[in-house]
Amino acid sequence: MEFVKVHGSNNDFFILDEELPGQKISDQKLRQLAQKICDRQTGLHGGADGILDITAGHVGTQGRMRVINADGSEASMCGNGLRTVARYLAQKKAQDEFKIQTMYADLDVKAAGEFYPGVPAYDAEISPVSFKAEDLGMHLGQDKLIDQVVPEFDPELRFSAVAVPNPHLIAFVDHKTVIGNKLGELASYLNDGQNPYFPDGVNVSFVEVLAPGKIFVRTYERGVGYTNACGTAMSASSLMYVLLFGEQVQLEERITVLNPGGMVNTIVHQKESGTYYMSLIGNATEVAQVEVDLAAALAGDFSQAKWKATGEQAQYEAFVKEVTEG
Ligand SMILES: N[C@@H](CCC[C@H](N)C(=O)O)C(=O)O
Repeated sequence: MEFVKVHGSNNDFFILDEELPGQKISDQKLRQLAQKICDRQTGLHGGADGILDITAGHVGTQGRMRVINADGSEASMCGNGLRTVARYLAQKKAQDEFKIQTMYADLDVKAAGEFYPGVPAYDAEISPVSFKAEDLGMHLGQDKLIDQVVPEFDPELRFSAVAVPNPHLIAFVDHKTVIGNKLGELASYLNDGQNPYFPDGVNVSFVEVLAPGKIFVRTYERGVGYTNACGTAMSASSLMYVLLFGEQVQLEERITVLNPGGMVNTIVHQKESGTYYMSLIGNATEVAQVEVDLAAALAGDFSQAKWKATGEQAQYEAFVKEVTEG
């Protein structure tokens, strides 16, 4: 079975293209495979944050992307992953701008040049957006949560919740808090499968405003834990940044979003109908071509796996060095 190891902001995935000969896999085995291949200790080449499964898309799209988290759970969306799938399909179909089918929407993607020599970038649409509790799987006894203290979560932080369409809980915090333990402690609780507030879990992000138009986002992801970055979280955080800090940033303005794995740009848009959507623009790095035996992988045996590095990771690390050190 062939995979491409990819990442967006070092939020890394294995792309599985089921349209290639001999690559069809059952849903149950796909989820079992994710738990094995993504394991950071025993998985393939350091594991990953999930699997991006490609199948044929319906009319008007070049393919369908499913998102399987490292724990085997399925998510409705993956922003960093969508950019890498866009690059994969752009190369496969010789197209630069098209739509990809996702769980709730066909989303626009397009090539966006290079963020740095050898670091190709793609622009991915992030939508649909909803603030409704039912769309978030949120049980707080209210329909929306916008910039509000929730004593059950924390005595002083102010939280917002938005689905893009996967669920995100966001708080704007100071530097000490963004690097502290509070994020992991709260997110572990809200993803324990027992809490009454988010029974299906939620991606939790703390955001630090670095300068007008520049934010840092740290995320603890549902189904994964801490990741280097989360594209939908950075997009959702950008939306809340525009809505809550309108004196610093406006709709249609390009926002710089730093994360532990690198940097992306976002733009928040609003349709005439009033609904929002975001552009998530960032790297789509292909790290290696991979080949494993499925039965061995399902048994957690990667001793015979073939790993052919592309050489792109060195360029991505040079990009991160420039971005973080100037
Ligand atoms: N890291 C992804 C999000 C993957 C799904 C998320 N963990 C969830 O369960 O909603 C991204 O880049 O958006």
